Amino acid sequence: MTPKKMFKLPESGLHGKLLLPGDKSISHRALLIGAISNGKTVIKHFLRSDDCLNTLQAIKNLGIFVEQHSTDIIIHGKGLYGLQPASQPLDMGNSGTTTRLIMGLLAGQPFRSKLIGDSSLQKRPMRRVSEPLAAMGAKIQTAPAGTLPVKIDGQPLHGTKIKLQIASAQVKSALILAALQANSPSTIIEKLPTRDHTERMLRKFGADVQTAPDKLTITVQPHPKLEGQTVTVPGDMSSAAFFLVAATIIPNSNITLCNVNINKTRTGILKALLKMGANIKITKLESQEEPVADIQVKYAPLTPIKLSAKDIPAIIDELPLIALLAACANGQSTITGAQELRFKETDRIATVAQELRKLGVQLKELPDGLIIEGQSAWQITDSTLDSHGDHRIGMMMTIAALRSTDDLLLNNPEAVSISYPNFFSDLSSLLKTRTEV
Ligand SMILES: O=C(O)C1=C[C@@H](OP(=O)(O)O)[C@@H](O)[C@H](O)C1
Ligand SMILES: C=C(OP(=O)(O)O)C(=O)O
Repeated sequence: MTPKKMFKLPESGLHGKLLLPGDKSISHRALLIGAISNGKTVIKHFLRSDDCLNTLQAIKNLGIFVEQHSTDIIIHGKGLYGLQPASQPLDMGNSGTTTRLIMGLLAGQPFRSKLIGDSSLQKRPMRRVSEPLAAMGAKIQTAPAGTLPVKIDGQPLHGTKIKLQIASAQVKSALILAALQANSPSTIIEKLPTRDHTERMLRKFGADVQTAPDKLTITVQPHPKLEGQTVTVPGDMSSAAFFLVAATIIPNSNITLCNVNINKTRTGILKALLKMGANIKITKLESQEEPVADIQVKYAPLTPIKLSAKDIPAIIDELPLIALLAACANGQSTITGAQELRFKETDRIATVAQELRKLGVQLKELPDGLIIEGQSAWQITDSTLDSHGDHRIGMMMTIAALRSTDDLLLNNPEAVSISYPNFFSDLSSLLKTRTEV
């Protein structure tokens, strides 16, 4: 695709209301859990992004009948043991979540599966899932580097008590999905609390999954009778974050983001923005399986921030945006304990540093984070920006470019469709709606 011309500094800011697309993590889980439940699951406000469509195709290839009606999906689930072997390798595309959750799900199924993925996914570590699953009796073979392709030889699994070595919702979820198929209860102890959408959704579908008051210890009873449900997917905080940041750093802005998931395991970005002095008003709407709210945000000057390991899981996908916010603040910010960023679609510590430097931002790479110098104005050194095929880098740089009056280009803009196919048109709508406010 040809490079995309970036929007320039909007003199009158961003204005208007936006209904965010469905949450990516929750859309994946609704598909997978629907597939192993009995009967019909209706998924409303499903996120039709490339990553979620990979999960959708995977469950179809595993023998599940799926109906698609615009943003709603209907899954005809076949129960915990109703999946059938796929006739070809399952293509995970670019999606780490699909891969790792499916590894847990297929580890206990009585057939063989092979998982493949694109060039970015092929570099991402999979032993973090295959090794703890092996402790439950799983037989999973990765490539020698611990990556895709992955071969799963489904086995009867046994319950486990396991302490996770990294804070990862994907690893935790893979173990929970495997634990449903084990011969005895399992206990999974997290390093730090991570997003808990799998636990919440499984409870809704009828599983006995308990989270202890320490928020770290999860017990899973095997062989639940899962019943199909209607799931309304809330707006994605990780997508809302681009506009929260845009309105905060562009003078005169005043926008409202509607129906956003404010699950505490995902709101690190709101916490960080508030700490930095952002002008944010949250109107809580409802709290069912997942809490949702409308969020109003206006421009505000920013102070620097320090984030360390304990802060990271609730803000993991928004850290590129934190680097951008920090670059607009009045002093030095630091992010540490974020080495996991090096294992995402790109090495996000390296790509954030490389791309923000093109805009004149001064920052230093650490093995596990970044030190960022805030400046009131930047001196552009390279007008051709690049997503590196990483959706979150492409979107973050599009927001960063709004601070500039120069002609800037973005290479590989199509990467945004991995999580947010309508990103550019949604942003454009907030740049046009001055008179509607
Ligand atoms: O479970 C999930 O849906 C996700 C968990 C996180 O990954 P890790 O579990 O690798 O931290 C996050 O970065 C990813 O975008 C989605
Ligand atoms: C890391 C991400 O997703 P995944 O791990 O599913 O590829 C992301 O969406 O930023």
